[in-house]
Amino acid sequence: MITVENLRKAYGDFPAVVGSDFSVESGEVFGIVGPNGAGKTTTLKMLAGLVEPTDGTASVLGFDPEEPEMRRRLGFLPEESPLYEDMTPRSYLRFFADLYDVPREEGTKRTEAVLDRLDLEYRDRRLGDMSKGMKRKVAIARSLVNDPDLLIYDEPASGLDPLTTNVVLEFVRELRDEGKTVVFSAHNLFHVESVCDRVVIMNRGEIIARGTIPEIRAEHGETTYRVYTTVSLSETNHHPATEPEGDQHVAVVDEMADVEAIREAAEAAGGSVADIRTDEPSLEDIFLQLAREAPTTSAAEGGRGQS
Ligand SMILES: Nc1ncnc2c1ncn2[C@@H]1O[C@H](COP(=O)(O)OP(=O)(O)OP(=O)(O)O)[C@@H](O)[C@H]1O
Repeated sequence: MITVENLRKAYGDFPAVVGSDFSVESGEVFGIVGPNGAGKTTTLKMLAGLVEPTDGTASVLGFDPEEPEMRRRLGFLPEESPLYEDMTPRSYLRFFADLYDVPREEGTKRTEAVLDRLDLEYRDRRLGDMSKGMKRKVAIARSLVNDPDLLIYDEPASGLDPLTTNVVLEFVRELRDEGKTVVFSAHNLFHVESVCDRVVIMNRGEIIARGTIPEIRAEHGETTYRVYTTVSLSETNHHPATEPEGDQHVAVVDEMADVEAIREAAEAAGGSVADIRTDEPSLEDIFLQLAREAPTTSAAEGGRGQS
C-alpha cells in the first residue's frame, strides 16, 4: 500500500526527516509517533503529495504521491483543518462530494452514514459555531467523501476531550475492520498503543524504533518484577533490599534469577514470597528511554540532511 525508501526532507539547511524507510500493508493501522518536531507531519505530507521530498522515494497506492490519481484515492486529514465557518456540516460535505464528482444521492448517503457513526448532531448548524471536537468529526467525514482505500490522518485525536478522543479512535478501528488502511500520527502514545497494528517511533527526524507494540516492548522495553515478601530483606550481592509497602515488603528486580534469590532469602529469614507482579513498560516509558539514548547528531543539529 505504501513503500518509503530513504525519504528525506530538509527545509533549507534544516533536516526535518532523515532517511526514513518503512512500508505499510493493506488493511493495517500504522502509527507514526513522536514528540513535537519529530518529523511526523512532514512525513505524512510527503506521502500525501503535499510536500516534495528532498531525496528518496515514496510509492503510495502504487503511485508517486505527486500523481493526481493517487490523491483521488486518498483521504487526508491535516493537523489543522480550517473549515468554511459559514457552511454547515451538510453543505460543507456536499461541497466536497461535488468536488470529487460523487453523485448527489450517493454523497448524501455516505456522509450521513459517517456522521451517524461519529455521533455528530447539529448537522445544519453553522460550522463557525461548533466545538473543536465537532469540527474534527466533520473534517474526518470530509476525508471519506471520496470513499478512499487509504486514509492519512495527522494527529486525528489531538486536543480533543476524552469522550471525543474515544469516538475518533474507535472510528479508526472500524475503518480498519472494514478493510481500509489508515496511517496516522500522534504524540500521545496512548492513542497509538490502543489502535495501531504497527508503529514507527520518530525522534528528531529519524525512526528510532519500529514494529508491533509487543515487538517494540520485547526489543526495547525491560519487564520488571515486583516481588512482595512477608519479611524485610537487606541488600546482598544477589538482590536489592526490600522496601516496606503496607504490611508487606517489596523489591523491584529485572531478572527471574533475582526473583529466585529473593525467594531463597525470604525463606532463609523465616518468611516467604507473598506475590510477584510483572510490570510491563508502557510505550511511553520505552519512548522516553529511546529518546534519551538517541544520538543527537541528526535533525536537531542539522547533521545529515540535504537542502
Ligand atoms: N515549512 C517549514 N519550514 C521550515 N521548517 C519546518 C517547516 N515545516 C516543519 N519544519 C520543521 O521541521 C521539523 C519537523 O516538523 P514536523 O511538523 O514534521 O514535526 P511533527 O513531528 O509533526 O511535530 P508537531 O507534532 O509539532 O507537528 C520541526 O523542527 C519544524 O519546525
